[in-house]
Amino acid sequence: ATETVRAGRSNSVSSPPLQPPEYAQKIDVNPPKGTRDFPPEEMRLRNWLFHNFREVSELFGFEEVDYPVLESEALYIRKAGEEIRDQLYCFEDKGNRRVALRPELTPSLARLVIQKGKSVPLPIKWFAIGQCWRYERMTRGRRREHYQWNMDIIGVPDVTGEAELISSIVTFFKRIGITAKDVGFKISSRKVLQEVLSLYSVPETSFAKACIIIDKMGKIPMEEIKKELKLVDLSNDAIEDLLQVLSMKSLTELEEKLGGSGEAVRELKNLFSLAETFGYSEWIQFDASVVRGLAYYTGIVFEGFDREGKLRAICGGGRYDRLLSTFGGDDIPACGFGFGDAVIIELLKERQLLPEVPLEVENIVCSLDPDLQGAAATVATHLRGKGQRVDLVLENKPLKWVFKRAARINARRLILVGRSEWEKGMVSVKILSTGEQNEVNLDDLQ
Ligand SMILES: Nc1ccc(Br)nc1
Repeated sequence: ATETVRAGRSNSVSSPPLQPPEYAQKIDVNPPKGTRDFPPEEMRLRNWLFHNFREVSELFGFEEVDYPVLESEALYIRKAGEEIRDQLYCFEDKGNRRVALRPELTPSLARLVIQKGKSVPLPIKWFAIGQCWRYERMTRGRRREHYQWNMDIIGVPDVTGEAELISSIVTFFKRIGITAKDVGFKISSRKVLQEVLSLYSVPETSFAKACIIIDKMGKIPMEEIKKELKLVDLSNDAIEDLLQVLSMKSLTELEEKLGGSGEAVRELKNLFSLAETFGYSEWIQFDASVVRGLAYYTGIVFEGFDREGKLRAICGGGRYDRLLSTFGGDDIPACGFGFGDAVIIELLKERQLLPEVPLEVENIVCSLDPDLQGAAATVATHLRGKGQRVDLVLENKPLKWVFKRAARINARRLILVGRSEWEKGMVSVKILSTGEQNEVNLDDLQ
């Protein structure tokens, strides 16, 4: 690079830093326990992930919505023993209202759908990407916030809804390089449990609780599972029968047990044949042990899992036909899923599929003379007006500094504003990859 001496340019040595006032309180510069900052590099990766969430949602004709991160605690007061309830990040606000940081997005969606009532024609197809919270004793050192992508279909009673949702997640996985060899979907239905328990006249109130207990299978000892099921009034016979059904991995086996006329088998067979028509059969399998840990699911449930078995569930969802009516709304069928922003990144790391998302600012503009700072601003504005990204050097810096910054921002072009050129309405354009340098009329600068 031609190292021209720049008029009046010096790396001015600033005065010694001011001492902080005695009252300054050194703050902890880390974010609160369990929460994350997103400095630029992490934010670019997050934006890449969310961009793919949005692209797929829009590909499927879904509309984006959002809700307050703070909701009435009442949205989440369910009595089925869910972990999400135990870890509710709730408090009383200054107006003595019981409020909570949302632990999930579905109750907010239900609230908004009811609020909108008949003004929003069915079917509703909405998606959201929102930060969700839990307050967990830091003993387990787990995160207290994550971002969840949700897609929901309201007003479609058939499993075509669930088939569409699973298709959208498969589409997302394919976009980011994940294949059916990397992940799969375990699919079942809560109607399987319902039909087994109906053989034992188990009270309706025990159903949701039993689902939450069963969801802990594999996480707590089987003896504990059985003990908790007894506590919600399941007989030993019911428990033995239930556990035997839950171990089933084939629809044929399930049909032998429940018969082919019940809703559970019929819906699952319909879903698997729809999967064929969508072209994602290789991604899915029946697995009766899938119940998911949310009390409001009433039918099909599914979860995305990594086939190496190293990671927690990647995403999960299902049908929740009663949620709106439990909030005082009409009896409207619904299904949806949640997809967190953490496990998928762990999976991409595992598979060496993390994308390079570099900072790219094509142009860096700098004046060669302190009196030409205004001219440099004019050049920057000209280029920005043409949609060009510009990093404008805002201080009197030596060229060595400018080249170093140009490399850091992956600039393609260095635009130098020098006195003699500027007097002719010209600037000097240097292509940084080749070193090629030309004088260009500002009006011709693209
Ligand atoms: N529900 C929930 C919220 C926040 C995190 Br981190 N995980 C689960």
